[in-house]
Amino acid sequence: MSSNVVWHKHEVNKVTRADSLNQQPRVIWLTGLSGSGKSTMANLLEKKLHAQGKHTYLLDGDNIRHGLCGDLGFSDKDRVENIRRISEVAKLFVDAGVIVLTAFISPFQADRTFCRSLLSEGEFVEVFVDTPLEVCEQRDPKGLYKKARNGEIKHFTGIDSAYEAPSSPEIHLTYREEKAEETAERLFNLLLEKGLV
Ligand SMILES: Nc1ncnc2c1ncn2[C@@H]1O[C@H](COP(=O)(O)OS(=O)(=O)O)[C@@H](OP(=O)(O)O)[C@H]1O
Ligand SMILES: Nc1ncnc2c1ncn2[C@@H]1O[C@H](COP(=O)(O)OP(=O)(O)O)[C@@H](O)[C@H]1O
Repeated sequence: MSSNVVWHKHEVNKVTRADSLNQQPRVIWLTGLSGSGKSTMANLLEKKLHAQGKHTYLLDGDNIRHGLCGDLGFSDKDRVENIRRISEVAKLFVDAGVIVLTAFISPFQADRTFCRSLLSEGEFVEVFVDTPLEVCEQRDPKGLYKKARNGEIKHFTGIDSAYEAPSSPEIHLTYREEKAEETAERLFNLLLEKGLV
């Protein structure tokens, strides 16, 4: 569609912006079922990074679907488009030097790989929030699983819509029965061990 459009190279660029913010920009991409804890983890992680003086931005599924992706539903096609747009936005934030946290179900491996492909080596950090469906359904923070089981919501992830678990995420956050703050601490330490925060 975008023919006859030429890319402009600017002198103030990703490297200079990251240098002036004194940080390594990245995308910390949380993926998992609804209710797995993506938003809770992203929020607590952002607080920790913010407290360290890092420049961050959190892109969250529910919020983005009110604006940028407000025209999209939950068919496979719309989910692909949702993640494509988010990926492009995340790339712009990385270009601005920011550490981006994302909290989307992002059920398809190909779409997560697409986001990875937009970024440089090491800039895409896939975090699998691996909370079992039974736990997510028991938590049911928004009452959506109940509605999905009653047939009030169609194409609900994990019920009648697919979720492709990451095969080799940078971080595999396994489930433990513990407080959210403890899980966030575990996540932070895993990122720290790998030099990703
Ligand atoms: N059918 C269906 N399936 C899954 N989720 C649904 C659905 N309908 C509404 N919701 C609510 O939308 C949130 C998921 O949006 P995402 O943008 O993360 O989804 S996706 O990545 O495009 O699959 C999801 O938020 P989280 O619970 O935070 O994951 C739900 O609150
Ligand atoms: N260890 C934990 N980690 C994350 N969330 C937890 C944990 N224990 C309980 N919860 C609760 O589970 C729910 C997870 O919901 P949310 O973060 O919105 O998930 P998602 O964004 O993946 O849909 C929240 O109500 C949160 O308080």
